[in-house]
Amino acid sequence: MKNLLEVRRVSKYYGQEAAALSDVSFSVKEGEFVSIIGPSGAGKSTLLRCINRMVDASSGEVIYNDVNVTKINKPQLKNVRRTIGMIFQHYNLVNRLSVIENVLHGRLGYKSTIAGMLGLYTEEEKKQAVKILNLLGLQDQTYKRADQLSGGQKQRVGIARALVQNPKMLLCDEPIASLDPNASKVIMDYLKTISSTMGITVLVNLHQVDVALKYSDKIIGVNKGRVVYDGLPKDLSSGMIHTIYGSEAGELIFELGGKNAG
Ligand SMILES: Nc1ncnc2c1ncn2[C@@H]1O[C@H](COP(=O)(O)OP(=O)(O)OP(=O)(O)O)[C@@H](O)[C@H]1O
Repeated sequence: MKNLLEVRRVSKYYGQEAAALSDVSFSVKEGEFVSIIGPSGAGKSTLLRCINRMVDASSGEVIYNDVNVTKINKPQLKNVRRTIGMIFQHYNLVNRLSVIENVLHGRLGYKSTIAGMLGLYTEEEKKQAVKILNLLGLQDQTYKRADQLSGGQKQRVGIARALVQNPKMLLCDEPIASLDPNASKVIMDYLKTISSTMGITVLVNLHQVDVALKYSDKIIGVNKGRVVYDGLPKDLSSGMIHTIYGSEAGELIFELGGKNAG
């Protein structure tokens, strides 16, 4: 499988602060499920945001689908972003709008500003939105206001909004950090199915090492803005978990038990 994404020596400085990212390099293959793990403040969000240029890297390059994202102009960036869905910890839904209207917002990257503002969607787009809502088990929620849903349902709407874009890749920034264990499992199972059955590449920031171990084809461990691990879940030793998480590691390994604990 070819690489869909290559991050090459990316660094990011916010003002005079220490680097949020230092010389970060890794690659992701088409259809791969990759988790980025690390403690709070390690730079995981910054890293995801540098990929679609919600944040501009200070140096280095991001090659996505054979395009050098760091070098392109605004219209070209709009084209690239159409094929990259983004999923957020706090869902980023418009609460006063219905579920289906929120999902259709995923089509805005394909429209002129005016058509988008007027909420002009084609029948085809509406059918596609309904189909995706059904796939995610949200058929009974379609016309409810977004603020009437549970957290887990809201995150499924977030996933549906990303899927109507027809993405090649999903960037998921702590998608389960606000959810209970049951809802978290539902969301991770959907993300896994999306990667394995639709061939969509999934890149997910996670705080929880146990979840990353269970779902990922590959894990990238980040500490203080540097990649300290890039490999298979099965090769992630407890020593490496210490390196990635520092003082938080003891607690995580205690929770893990099992094969990676030794
Ligand atoms: N907009 C910003 N302006 C200034 N500093 C920032 C900004 N965003 C992030 N940082 C800093 O960059 C570093 C990395 O933050 P980032 O949010 O990327 O980490 P993270 O691993 O995603 O953490 P968390 O899990 O807490 O979100 C932190 O020191 C943070 O304070």
